[in-house]
Amino acid sequence: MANKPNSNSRNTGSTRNFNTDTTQAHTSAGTGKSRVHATAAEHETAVMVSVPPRRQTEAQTTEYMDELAFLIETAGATATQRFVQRLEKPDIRSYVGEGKLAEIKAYVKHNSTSMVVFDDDLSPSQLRNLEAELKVKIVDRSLLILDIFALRAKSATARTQVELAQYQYLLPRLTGLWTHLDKQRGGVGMKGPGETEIETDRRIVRDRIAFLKEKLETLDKQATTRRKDRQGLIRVSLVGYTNVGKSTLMNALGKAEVFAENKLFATVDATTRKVVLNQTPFLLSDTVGFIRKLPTKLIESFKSTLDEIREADLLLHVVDISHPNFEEQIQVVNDTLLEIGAADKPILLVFNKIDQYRPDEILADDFAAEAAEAERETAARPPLAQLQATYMAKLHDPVVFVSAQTKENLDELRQLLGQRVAALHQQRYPHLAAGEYGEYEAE
Ligand SMILES: Nc1nc2c(ncn2[C@@H]2O[C@H](COP(=O)(O)OP(=O)(O)OP(=O)(O)O)[C@@H](O)[C@H]2O)c(=O)[nH]1
Ligand SMILES: [Mg+2]
Repeated sequence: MANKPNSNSRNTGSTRNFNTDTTQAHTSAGTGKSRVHATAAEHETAVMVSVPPRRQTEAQTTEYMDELAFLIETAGATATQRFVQRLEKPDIRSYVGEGKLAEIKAYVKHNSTSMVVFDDDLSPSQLRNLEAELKVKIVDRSLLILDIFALRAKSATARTQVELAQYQYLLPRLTGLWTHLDKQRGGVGMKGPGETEIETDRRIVRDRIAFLKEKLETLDKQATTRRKDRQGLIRVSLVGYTNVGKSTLMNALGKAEVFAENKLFATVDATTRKVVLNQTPFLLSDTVGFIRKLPTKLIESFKSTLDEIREADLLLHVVDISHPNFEEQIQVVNDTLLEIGAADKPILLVFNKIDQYRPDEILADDFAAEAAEAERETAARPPLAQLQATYMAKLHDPVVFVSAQTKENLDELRQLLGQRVAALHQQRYPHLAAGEYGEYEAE
């Protein structure tokens, strides 16, 4: 790939603008534009840095770095190099140790890299130190995810939610950057005005946060009223890790045309459609995907989108079975559901992308049949039938294996979902006969 001439100063400048100059911050956060993307006038390159915890395996580290590279790509840049350092814990000052930092610095300089992306959140002081040392844009995991959300958010609610999260991210980072600039300016005589500026900035950002919270409350009230109008219908929400195929499944099940693509966080806005299965109409909602280390501030500001999940009668937990880390992804989703207060919902587990699943090849001949059987049981990627049996035994519930793309087994899913919905409907609305279902217009 073609590396552009070093534009470090410009990039550093734009980072400072975002973090320190509130006018710029307003336009950057306020318009819901992606910062990585917005500054990517020329194609941007990124190096990735990770300090994995001790218990993390090599394979996991590679997997997480692949995911980070995918996030960077989704934000509009290209990941060119990976730096991994095994430490007891990340360095409090600069996240990585001195030696590694020098290595990164040399690489960034020689390869005209536009930014350094960290697979963790950085403290305001780490951010400041790294920026001073590496002299390129420093992006941490929260900022990267916020950027992607900003690119994707379409509805007024989603845009307001992202903007709120962006300002909440910005607020604690104002001080550090100003202090850093003060030092650069020489300090003497600058301290007073510097501090006043920080205070002014803080006040502007706090005011903006308060305004956005109020705006969200109003939007929230309108959404609650809209949801009340849907009474009389069972509500089903698609949940799952990002990029597992929720939107594709929504399109396949309903008649909806929902934006789906092979990028992370294709969906940031919640969409609801009316679907009829087993002669029972119900509401099916597509929602934002989850990811490991999802920034807490983002979860908080996405309250109204997540209400869709919290208020659902049934969750369709979609899993990408072709992903090497699908089991961990299931865990991340379950943990996130717990965090948002939706862990007690009935769940139907749907394994998607079976067209892409390749079980480990275990050849059995007559003599080794037993050994082959044993090996199959411990295989990382066992045959689908065995996976299904394992999960059904574990959950005491049916699980479905489908391909939303090739439509394989979708009828089985329709049948199972139809039964669950009809049963839930009976339970919730025993007196509501057919024809009396609440009318609901798709949003
Ligand atoms: N091979 C295969 N690809 C699929 C299947 N279902 C979805 N995909 C692809 O997977 C990618 C992600 O699909 P989406 O439907 O956007 O996934 P999502 O879960 O809505 O993703 P986010 O909105 O980003 O959280 C797209 O490129 C789809 O075409 C499937 O059954 N098989
Ligand atoms: Mg989607």
